[in-house]
Amino acid sequence: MAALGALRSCWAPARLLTGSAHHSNRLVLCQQTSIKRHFSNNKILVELDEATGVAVMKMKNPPVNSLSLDFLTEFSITLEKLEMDRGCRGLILTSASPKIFSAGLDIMEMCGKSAEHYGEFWRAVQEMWLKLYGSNMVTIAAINGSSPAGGCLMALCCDYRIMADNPKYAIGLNETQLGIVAPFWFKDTMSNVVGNRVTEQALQLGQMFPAPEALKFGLVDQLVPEEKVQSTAASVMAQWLTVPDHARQITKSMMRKQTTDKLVNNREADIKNFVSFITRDSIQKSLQVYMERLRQRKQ
Ligand SMILES: CCCCCC/C=C\CC(=O)SCCNC(=O)CCNC(=O)[C@H](O)C(C)(C)COP(=O)(O)OP(=O)(O)OC[C@H]1O[C@@H](n2cnc3c(N)ncnc32)[C@H](O)[C@@H]1OP(=O)(O)O
Repeated sequence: MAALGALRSCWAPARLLTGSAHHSNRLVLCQQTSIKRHFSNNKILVELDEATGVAVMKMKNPPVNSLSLDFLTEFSITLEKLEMDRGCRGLILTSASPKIFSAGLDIMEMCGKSAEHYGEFWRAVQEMWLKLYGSNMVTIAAINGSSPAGGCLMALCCDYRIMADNPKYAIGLNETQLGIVAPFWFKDTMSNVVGNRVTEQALQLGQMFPAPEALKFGLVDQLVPEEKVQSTAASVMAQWLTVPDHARQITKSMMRKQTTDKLVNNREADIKNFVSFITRDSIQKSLQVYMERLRQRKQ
């Protein structure tokens, strides 16, 4: 994969906390050190707190955190790194820039490109999903902005979702609004969270749920004021991490394996299906019209 070569990541350990304490007539200096490892690349900022075993992963792909091929590649590599790190037990996924969690798949990656490119792009989307949905870590989405389509999928892959309590922010699988169809594994991921009936209706309508509605339908687990999203994620994480890892991980795998196996056993067919769908003239036209509408709305 050419995009793999483009990855620039670095490890930079840093001591962040130092404190001192006074005890009666003598001064006791106690160095309360908490090591935070930062490993960031172009598009993803990660801070791993070695004391808690929690990594905060901030998506940073301006202007709207769209999931381009480069972004997806960097995302999967970063996730793999954290997964293999024995010191990392939990992951909080959020956006570096509030207002938009992620705008979903980068529409430009699906317009006017070669069949080979579409195949490579779709494999990267699959890889992101397999890694995040199949993660052994506790995963919490701290949704600090809107999250359509692929952005919603990412949040749905997590074990728990906390969203900023702002009705201007919306989340949902809106694919039909673009004239495209969410594949079976998007559908299954949503259905596993909110059930078949809600998924059936929401997917057909391409519904985007404002935050209060998202809570009502169980698409997110909790709404909190915008400035509390990160701290709430940290305290929910601390609760989840009180459960022994092996028991929680086996349970998670038991709940999700059937869903992930369906894609693992059909990856090539799913790519073929995507390529033949996205290369249709009518679908290309729909995507162009949608992008045009986005631009006009802006004006
Ligand atoms: C058989 C299989 C079929 C395929 C299945 C495909 C599955 C998943 C599909 C997806 O994930 S498709 C993506 C769906 N995403 C959307 O519909 C989101 C569209 N964007 C918005 O609603 C808004 O942009 C926003 C995210 C709410 C942000 O609004 P805001 O007003 O803050 O910013 P804008 O001015 O609208 O946008 C800024 C800039 O970004 C461009 N842009 C927005 N979204 C995307 C995107 N998903 N991909 C690429 N580019 C995007 C937008 O056009 C603007 O560009 P410029 O005009 O500044 O050049």
